This record gives sequence, structure tokens and C-alpha cells, in this order.
Amino acid sequence: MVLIQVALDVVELDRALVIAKEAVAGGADWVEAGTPLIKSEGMNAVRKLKEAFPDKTILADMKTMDAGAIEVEMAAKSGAGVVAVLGRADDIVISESLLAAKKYGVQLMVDLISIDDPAARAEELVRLGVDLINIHVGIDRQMTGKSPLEVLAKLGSSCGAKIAVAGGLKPDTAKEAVLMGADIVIVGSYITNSDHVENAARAVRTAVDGVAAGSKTGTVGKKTQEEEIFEIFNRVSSSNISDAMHRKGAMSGVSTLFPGRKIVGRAVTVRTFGGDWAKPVEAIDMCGKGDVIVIYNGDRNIAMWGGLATKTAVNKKIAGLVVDGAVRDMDEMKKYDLPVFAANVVPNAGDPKGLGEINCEIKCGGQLVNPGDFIVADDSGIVVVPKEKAYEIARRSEEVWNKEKRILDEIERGQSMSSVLELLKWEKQK
Ligand SMILES: O=C([C@H](O)CO)[C@H](O)[C@H](O)COP(=O)(O)O
Repeated sequence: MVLIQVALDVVELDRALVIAKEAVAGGADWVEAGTPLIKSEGMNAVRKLKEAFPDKTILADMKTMDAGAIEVEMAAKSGAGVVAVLGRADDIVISESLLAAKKYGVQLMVDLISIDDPAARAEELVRLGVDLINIHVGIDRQMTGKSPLEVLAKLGSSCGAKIAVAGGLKPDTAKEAVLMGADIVIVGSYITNSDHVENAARAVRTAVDGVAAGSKTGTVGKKTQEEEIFEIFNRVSSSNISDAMHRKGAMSGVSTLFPGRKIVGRAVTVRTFGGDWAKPVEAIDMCGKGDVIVIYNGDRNIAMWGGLATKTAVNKKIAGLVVDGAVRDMDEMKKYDLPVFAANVVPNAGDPKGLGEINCEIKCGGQLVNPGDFIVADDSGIVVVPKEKAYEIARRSEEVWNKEKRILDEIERGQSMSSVLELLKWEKQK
């Protein structure tokens, strides 16, 4: 039977115990004290998990790089049945860890996270006596689109050890991993950030067991990164994205004119001056469906956009308009289905002189915007996501969104925000 290991990558022990209970109820076999939990709570996390689940295998994800014997001993004596060390550690560390594992009657899992040639390292590890290897793509690399299935595919049919797979797995990709030979699927955030942990664990269990029962399975429908970016940005908020960008990227002094309307799209940039509306209007013709016109006007007291331009933009199915400047004809714009974000609304407009340019780097709301950058704008504000980082930021903002959903769930269950987040414990030490 394929095993499901729930990875408790949370820092609060109380939350970890609650999540573990629900995950086990949903079908998880092994319970992992994740590295963040171990760093936060030490071996107490392993002890408490073993106390709570005496019949379950507890894995301590130590990510050991040195002093393997001591770390394996520590985890084993605390109740771990499996201890995870890093495959990047020296062979002597692996050998010492294996000796300690045998001495204390526990299994050793060796994690191939960030290994350049996983197939070659797996062979070396098997020669050292390792019999459980984790094909793992870490959280940060996942944000750049890397998948453990790609690594698993390179490993070939068998490397002579049992194979665990970890790294952003969900029911469909867990199923793929089993189809590709995985013996253990390790699932963290899909389960731990779910607002219904038991159901999430059960979805993985059903997917995995379905393969064992020979259920038909197609390959995972691979969305393009662009499709994933749009799907995520349409779901998360500008606040989530700002958090994912460590509070970078948010415009100032520009806000929505029509509350409740959201923009997600790629920027067509325009630089113009003092209300000159020639380039802004010409830019409409250069937009594709779903693009966002982003304008720097340099003067917030003379309009360079109004009702006629808005109607033209709607005809072109443009996603929205963001203006570091003024617009006018609110009465007309209200009739059209175009989200508009601006710095000011005035009745006076400039002339079509043709100064400025289209699709150059501009500053809008204090933020640099380049053609093709992603713009996400909602009632909380406007964030600019550089096109070259868009996939990573989308995935990170999805993580933020998932975590907030989980915290909200606990607040809805009656806990206070400060207790859920253990604020007093994590305040900067005085
Ligand atoms: O080991 C892990 C990661 O390095 C954080 O410690 C995770 O447990 C592992 O990646 C599984 O978690 P997800 O990737 O969130 O499924």
C-alpha cells in the first residue's frame, strides 16, 4: 500500500496537533514533524506527536547536514520512527546516521532536495546502505515552477530504494507520483493550509488508492504557467500579492473609481504629459484582449482620458485602466464595463499633441511598470508584478491566500487572531 505522509510545516505546536488529528482521520499514515515545527519547538514536537499518535509512524524532518548520529539519536529517543537527513550531507554523515538509525531501531530517509544530479546521488546513497530516498522539490523552488515529478522521471524505474516524493503535491500530482513508482507521497501545504484538513487528506487518499486499484488515470492536465498565473491572480487579492512581494510593488495615490471592480492583466504602458491624450488613445489600438493600459501623465489636475476613450477600450475588451493622472466624464464611464483606477477626477482635459510614448518603462503611482508586467488592482489598491517574477509571485501569493484561509477558519471556530498566531510568543524580543 502506498503511504501518505502529512508534513506539518507549521510553527505552532497546538495547530500542528489539530491538523495532524484531522489529517489522520482523512487517511494519512505517517505524521511528519516538519522542519519549521522542529526549529520552532525542538524535539518536544516529536514527543507530543508521538504521545498523540502512539500507533502512527512519526517522521522527524531534521534536514541534517552534520552530526548525523546525534541528531538521529535525539529524534529516535523523542519518538520518531523515521528520521530525515539531507542527501547533500557528506557520505560520512549519511553512514553515521545509518549506524545511529540501526542502533535506535528507526528508519533513515535521505532527502534529495536541491541535489543537481539526483539519479547519481541516489545510486551513491543506495551503495551506502540507504533504503528510503525522498525526491523533494523545496517550497522556494516550487514557486519557480519546479516539480518533483520531473526529478522522479529522471530517476528511472528503480534506484534500489523505496521512494518518497515531496514538493507541492496535490491529489492529481500525488496520483502521478504513484503511477511513476512512488511508495510514499509527502503532502504539506495542500493539507495543512486547507480549510477542511480531513477532506483534503481524504482527497489525496482517494487519488492514491485509486491508482493502486488500477483506476484509469490520464496524465495531469498541465496548465501553462501563464494560465496558472491568471487563475491565481484572479483568485487572490492585491493584499495577498503585496505580502508575497514582501510589501513591494504597491502603487500610491491611485485608487479605484468603481468599487468592487478588479483588474488582472498585462500592462501596455503610456507616458504622456499635462493632459495630452493622443498617446493614451493610440495605445487602445495597440492593446490585445485582456491588456491593461497603465498611464503616467505627470499632472493630476488635467484629464487625458474620458468617456469616448472608455467606450473604445470596452470595444477592444481591455481589462482596465490605471492612470497616474486625472480622468473625466464619470457620468459616461459609469455606463461602461471598464474598471478604472486614477489619481484624480476633474472636468477639464488637455489636447492631442502626441507627446510621450507607448510601451516604454514608466513610473505609475511611484512604481516602475514595464510593458508586459502583471497588474492586479482591486479595492485595496494596485500591485505591479514584474513579468519575469510573475509565476513565482503568483505561487507565493497563493500560499499567502491559503494560510489566511486556514487562519480565518480557526478564528471562525472561536479562536482569537492573536492566539492563533501566537503573537505574544513571536513578538520581536525586547
Ligand atoms: O520538507 C518540506 C519543506 O522543505 C519545508 O520544510 C515540506 O515538508 C515538503 O516540501 C512537503 O510540503 P509541501 O511541499 O507543502 O507539500
